[in-house]
Amino acid sequence: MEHYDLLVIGAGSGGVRASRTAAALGARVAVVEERDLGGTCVNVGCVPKKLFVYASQFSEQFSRAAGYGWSVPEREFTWATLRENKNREISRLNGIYDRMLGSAGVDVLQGHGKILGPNKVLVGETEYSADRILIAVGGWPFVPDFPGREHVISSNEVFFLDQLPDSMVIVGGGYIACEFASIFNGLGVKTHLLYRRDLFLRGFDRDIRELMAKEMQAKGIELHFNTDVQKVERDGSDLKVFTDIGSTIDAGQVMYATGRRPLLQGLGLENTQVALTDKGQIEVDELFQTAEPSIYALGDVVGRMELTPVALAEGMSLARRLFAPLQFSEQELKVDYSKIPTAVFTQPNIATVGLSEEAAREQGFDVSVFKASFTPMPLALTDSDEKVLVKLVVDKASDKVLGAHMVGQDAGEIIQGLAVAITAGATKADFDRTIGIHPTVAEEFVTLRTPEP
Ligand SMILES: Cc1cc2nc3c(=O)[nH]c(=O)nc-3n(C[C@H](O)[C@H](O)[C@H](O)COP(=O)(O)OP(=O)(O)OC[C@H]3O[C@@H](n4cnc5c(N)ncnc54)[C@H](O)[C@@H]3O)c2cc1C
Ligand SMILES: NC(=O)c1ccc[n+]([C@@H]2O[C@H](COP(=O)([O-])OP(=O)(O)OC[C@H]3O[C@@H](n4cnc5c(N)ncnc54)[C@H](O)[C@@H]3O)[C@@H](O)[C@H]2O)c1
Repeated sequence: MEHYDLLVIGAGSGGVRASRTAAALGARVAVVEERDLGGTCVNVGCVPKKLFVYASQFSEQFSRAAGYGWSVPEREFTWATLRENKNREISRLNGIYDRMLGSAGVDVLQGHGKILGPNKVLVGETEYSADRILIAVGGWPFVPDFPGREHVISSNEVFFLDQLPDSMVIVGGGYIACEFASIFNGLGVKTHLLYRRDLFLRGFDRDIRELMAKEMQAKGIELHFNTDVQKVERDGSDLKVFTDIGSTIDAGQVMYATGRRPLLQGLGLENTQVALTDKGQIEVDELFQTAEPSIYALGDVVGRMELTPVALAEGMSLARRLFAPLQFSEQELKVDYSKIPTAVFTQPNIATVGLSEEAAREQGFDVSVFKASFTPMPLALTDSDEKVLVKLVVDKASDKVLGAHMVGQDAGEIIQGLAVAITAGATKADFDRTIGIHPTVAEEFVTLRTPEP
């Protein structure tokens, strides 16, 4: 029987990073994958999503170009071209992952991994043994039960639609719902977003959520808050969505984006001591060890923050800890979850790092809030009145910047830089003594002088 130092189940963001890092540190490693290398992010997540985001931005750019003197001829969008070009790019990335793992010396075992015991995994018909097993199996879209559930799609299918629908209903109020509402609206689809509570993007700063709702509506997205689906019925080639407030919406497709759940079916956890949390995620300690000492888990399946850079950081941390703990400082070995920057690739983008104003106050900070909302310069010669929002939340006692928030084009690109400063403990005085780059939108972050009354 083939034996490994580390056998990883799942070649997604976390599994690939853990495998490559462990192999580079001298371990004998195999990674098991039943679908495509790169996992959710590469195949049905971040990467194809961002390509769709780029595609969807052109419609606004075409109409804004007129104010700058360009006349743009009649525009036509062909979904099949986007879909096929995206598929080609993803296949190229799958190939890169394959070669990268091969050159790192990691064995790729294609097939479903089932754990048979604390040190044994079955892949297809073959058993493997390992000193340690890492579960990095990620998650799967969760769609609640309701009459007509069989008619709706999730983020798994949305990337491969045969045809672009004329109209779309998207259910949910998180990252995926908001991003795909912007994507489809930008591609010319009549888009409705249904969210069961009063305002979407829970957990983000309230100012961001409110501005985003306004901007989405201004772009023509129909927002239905405090609304849930009662049933969905097929009506010829269309679908009819019946809501709990008595309205009916016709749509070519209905997409659910109501969260994701760990992908644990057929994994063989019953053959181990591995325990689950009350949310159904794998329970791990600070070092990603499960209740079965030889088995570790990380990434979406433990659900600390379902983001690719978090899975990458966890994978690297675990491999270093297991195979070369003495080569790294404690800071290099530990994942710091306190200031994780994140972006929502809506139109305009949202990006944020650190605490929202509400979270800072809830945690007992006495805060000063600095913010500005304005029409950015690129829109000066257009008829758009889209607004940018920049906001800093500052601890009055220490002057430390607790959170930076933005709505606006390329917000993710801008906040990534600020995240370095905030991680390093920058104060408002540090922001104030930083010279701006003019004329940019980003310079507003260093010219905010007057706190909110
Ligand atoms: C639509 C969408 C958009 C997203 N956009 C972003 C974004 O812009 N930025 C961001 O940071 N994050 C984004 N995410 C989240 C990001 O994709 C995940 O956080 C990340 O992929 C988690 O990595 P992981 O390694 O935990 O799991 P995954 O990437 O899901 O990898 C798990 C792998 O394990 C395999 N597997 C599962 N069970 C078995 C088994 N028993 N045997 C063999 N193989 C198995 C799966 O096939 C999969 O390849 C997005 C997610 C979605 C769905
Ligand atoms: N840009 C990014 O970084 C990015 C993009 C996409 C996804 N992601 C990651 O993937 C994860 C999954 O995305 P998501 O948007 O599916 O999840 P989410 O947790 O962000 O949002 C789920 C939404 O569905 C709603 N919901 C849950 N159950 C429901 C029900 N039964 N009926 C109606 N509504 C319900 C919730 O209230 C919430 O608004 C995200 O949490 C995020 O971590 C990140």
